[in-house]
Amino acid sequence: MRRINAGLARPRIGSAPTTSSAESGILGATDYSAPAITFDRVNVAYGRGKSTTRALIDFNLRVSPGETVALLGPSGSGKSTALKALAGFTRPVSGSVRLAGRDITDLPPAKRGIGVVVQSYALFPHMRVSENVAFGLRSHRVPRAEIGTRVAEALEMVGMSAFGKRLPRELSGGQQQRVAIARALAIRPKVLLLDEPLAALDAQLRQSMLAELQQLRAALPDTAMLYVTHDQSEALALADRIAVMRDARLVDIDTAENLWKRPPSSFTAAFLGGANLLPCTVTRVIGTSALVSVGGTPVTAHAPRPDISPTEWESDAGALLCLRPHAITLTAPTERGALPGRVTASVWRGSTTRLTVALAALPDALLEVDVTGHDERPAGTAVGVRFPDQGAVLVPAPGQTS
Ligand SMILES: Nc1ncnc2c1ncn2[C@@H]1O[C@H](COP(=O)(O)OP(=O)(O)OP(=O)(O)O)[C@@H](O)[C@H]1O
Repeated sequence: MRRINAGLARPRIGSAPTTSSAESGILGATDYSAPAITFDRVNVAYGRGKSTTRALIDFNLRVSPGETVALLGPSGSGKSTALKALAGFTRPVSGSVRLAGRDITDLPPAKRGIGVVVQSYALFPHMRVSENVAFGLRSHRVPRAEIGTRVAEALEMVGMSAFGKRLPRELSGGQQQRVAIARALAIRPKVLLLDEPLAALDAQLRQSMLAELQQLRAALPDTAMLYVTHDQSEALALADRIAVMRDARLVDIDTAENLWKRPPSSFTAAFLGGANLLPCTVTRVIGTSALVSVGGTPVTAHAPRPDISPTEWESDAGALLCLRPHAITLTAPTERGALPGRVTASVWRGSTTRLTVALAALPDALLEVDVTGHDERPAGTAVGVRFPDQGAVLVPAPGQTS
């Protein structure tokens, strides 16, 4: 997708309404003031009777035009099911899905005008690259005369113009995924769904494709994207907002920055960035400022915004303190105000060393601490632990009433 930044007459894929006959039906009832995507109390179940799996429970989500929302969650949490419900590959038991205000719950997939990219590329092996890209256009009944231009535009968007005559087996994994993206973009979708598009690629290629997806996003300022991943770094890199899913439900949704800095739940804190969750006792919470006690030592912390996590923080109640491994500092064990502890393990990771520290006051709670460089403190070394002034965040313990 290098060509995107070339600055030459960039195809305005997914931008203003076009006049193609295929799209006029879709755009006919479009309300441009409405969210690009709406899930309204969507429930999806697979199977029947005792073997029913509820894959989506009362799922609500709104995505604005031009916005990218990542659906993030562990395997089986319902992320792909949400995409399938929107794309029309699975029918909700109840609730509705809308595109730009129009209810599409009963519309066949091909009539929804949604671009879909999946992990496995799903290219037709016997068709050349340009035929693969043209396929969706034919099924959308785009006039023949327009197909060549659209295919060229889409391949240009993903930097694959020179590969139109190749067969999929003559391409690398990354190139195949670019073609799959071109095929999705060729129909000029207002909504693009990406289901783990980088999961089949090796780590290095994933990094470069991630940067290319960021460029693609910038080149499609009006296209709403729903991006399914279980990789938090992809979600942080690409999403305007992250919707965290667990057990078929949406548990938290906010900007990537807010969820990272002030996770409203222990699940999101742990899933997004592997935070330490240290048991603490609430002393008092006023607005977004908290004073807590960790093993008898007072610690100041942020509390989540009350509108996002309306938890009742009662004095002396047990809660959790969310601490990112890189934000904790180790000091001399005797330093004033520091919690005494001992290193129990140490793993050098190149630019940082991950130390595991047991606090004297809470020996069961092991803290992961990242220090810069190659730290050679052996297991058993006595240390002091300091929490950052602004970086500790109070989160409700699982089951804590909210
Ligand atoms: N076709 C199906 N028939 C029966 N159960 C299904 C089907 N598809 C998904 N499920 C079940 O629905 C639940 C949600 O699955 P889904 O694929 O949406 O999860 P996911 O979050 O996308 O997981 P992953 O990250 O592993 O792809 C899981 O329990 C899964 O086993």
